[in-house]
Amino acid sequence: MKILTPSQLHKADQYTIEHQKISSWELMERASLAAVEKIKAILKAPKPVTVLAGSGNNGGDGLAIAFHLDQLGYEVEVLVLKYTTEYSKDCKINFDRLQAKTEIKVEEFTEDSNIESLNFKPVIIDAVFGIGLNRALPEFVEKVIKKANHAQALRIAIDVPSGLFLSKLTPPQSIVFEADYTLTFQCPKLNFFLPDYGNALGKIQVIDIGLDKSFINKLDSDFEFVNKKYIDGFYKVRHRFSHKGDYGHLLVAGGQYGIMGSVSLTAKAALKSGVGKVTVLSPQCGVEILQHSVPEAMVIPSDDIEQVSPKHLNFKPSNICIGMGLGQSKLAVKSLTYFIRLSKQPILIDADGLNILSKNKNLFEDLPDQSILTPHQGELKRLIGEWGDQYDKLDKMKKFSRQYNIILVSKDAYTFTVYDDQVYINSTGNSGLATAGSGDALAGIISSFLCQNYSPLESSILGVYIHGKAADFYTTSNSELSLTASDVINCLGKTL
Ligand SMILES: NC(=O)C1=CN([C@@H]2O[C@H](COP(=O)(O)OP(=O)(O)OC[C@H]3O[C@@H](n4cnc5c(N)ncnc54)[C@H](OP(=O)(O)O)[C@@H]3O)[C@@H](O)[C@H]2O)[C@@H](O)CC1
Ligand SMILES: Nc1ncnc2c1ncn2[C@@H]1O[C@H](COP(=O)(O)OP(=O)(O)O)[C@@H](O)[C@H]1O
Ligand SMILES: [K+]
Repeated sequence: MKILTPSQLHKADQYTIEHQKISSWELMERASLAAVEKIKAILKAPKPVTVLAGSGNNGGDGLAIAFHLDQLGYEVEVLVLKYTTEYSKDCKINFDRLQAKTEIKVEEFTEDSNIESLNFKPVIIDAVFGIGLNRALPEFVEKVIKKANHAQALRIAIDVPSGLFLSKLTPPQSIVFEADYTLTFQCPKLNFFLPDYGNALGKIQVIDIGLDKSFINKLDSDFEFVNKKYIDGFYKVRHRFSHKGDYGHLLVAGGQYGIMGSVSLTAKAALKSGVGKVTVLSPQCGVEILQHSVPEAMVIPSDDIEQVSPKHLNFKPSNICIGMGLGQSKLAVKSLTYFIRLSKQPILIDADGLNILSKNKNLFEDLPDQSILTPHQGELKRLIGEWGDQYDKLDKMKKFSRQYNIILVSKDAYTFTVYDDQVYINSTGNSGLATAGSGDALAGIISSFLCQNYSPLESSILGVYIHGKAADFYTTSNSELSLTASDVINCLGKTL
């Protein structure tokens, strides 16, 4: 799903209104009715609701939602934060309808109103600002939102949590409505996925309001939100008459004394995602551990007891996955250099492999095109250097990917896969993944797809999606707190 900017969304609104021959009010009504359906599903039964509405079109949505909830028997009160002297045209229509056709108590607030005694119902719907916010919130709006954030209530934002900027970064220390749910129209917005205010969004639900698809398809966007539909576009099924040789042979190189769990997780995750064969190049001390923990994998001992060392292979791996538990000793540098030079196919480098790369930029010259690097945010910083703000980081990642022709999988709460100026934002996963070893599992999953003839970009996008989805699968019946990397691996079967 393409991620569009506010100005593209405004254009898509206009185009849709003209070509579907509907009024802007009818489009607003369509959006609001769809939002009401989501609210009903979230609340399960009618509960008292406070609607905070602005005086623009986001406010218009809020007033329409208030109207329809009232018709459904919800107890509704409306607070209009009138930050402009006039209502927008459609907002005014909905304001008048509310006055004419319902008993709802509507209070108007302006700069001069006393908001100290404000109280909220157990559900607060925020429709103060949407994609139109372009400067700091008026002071009285800030105060109301701050109060709403402190209220004992379930908070639902319509389109965008008020206070969150979209055309630029939200200034630090801004007040933003802290939503439990954000019901956003047509597509998610880029700033939802940046860490600065990411916690303010709660669960994001995208509402298709039927904006013209052909128009949207023609719009340029550097950002894709990777959902199931996107994955279905390239996911492969296995043929009945196939054998393990058709699904590749992965070499995993890594681990050292005391850190053998890393490669063990990588190898297991690769096998559970369908790779034909896995061989692990291990320090001698890890051979028995691996043979016990992953009996399906073959193991080759290094010449060194405690670390991986360069080794002549008597087979040709389809792809190599290297770096987890590798360490950064002289021998580790030698091993990474050896395997990068040996590899003619894209290689996946993770963890210590990335730290070695950061300090030995000459190694990039030998990296096969479209190799995959999977840094977490600390490793990313070492690779691309410190960034200013999040937009600067995006620019730096794109530049880095272009400079070395590599795929950068920037791991975070929302993982961004960057290649060729395009950014693929993953939609799956949860905070349970913030646990040791989950990155090792991810490296195995991506490498496995690479061996199964997905392109390096597809392997990265698919691997990240499946890894997150497996974690989501686990947390449908377990707490995020108890998720381990092994749980992710155990859930791969059902997820796939
Ligand atoms: N047909 C459609 O288009 C549909 C639209 N839909 C809904 O409309 C929402 C977008 O509506 P919107 O464009 O009116 O923007 P909104 O966020 O309500 O702001 C209103 C105005 O406030 C102003 N302003 C900005 N910052 C300010 C500030 N700090 N302090 C004071 N004023 C400030 C700024 O105007 P300006 O002053 O810059 O001229 C801005 O235009 C969208 O999110 C969705 O909910 C859906 O119903 C689907 C159909
Ligand atoms: N809060 C979070 N929400 C979703 N995914 C997360 C979160 N925190 C971490 N992750 C994911 O967990 C993985 C952690 O990787 P990494 O830090 O390399 O772990 P390790 O080195 O312990 O294996 C990444 O895929 C990252 O995107
Ligand atoms: K809003």
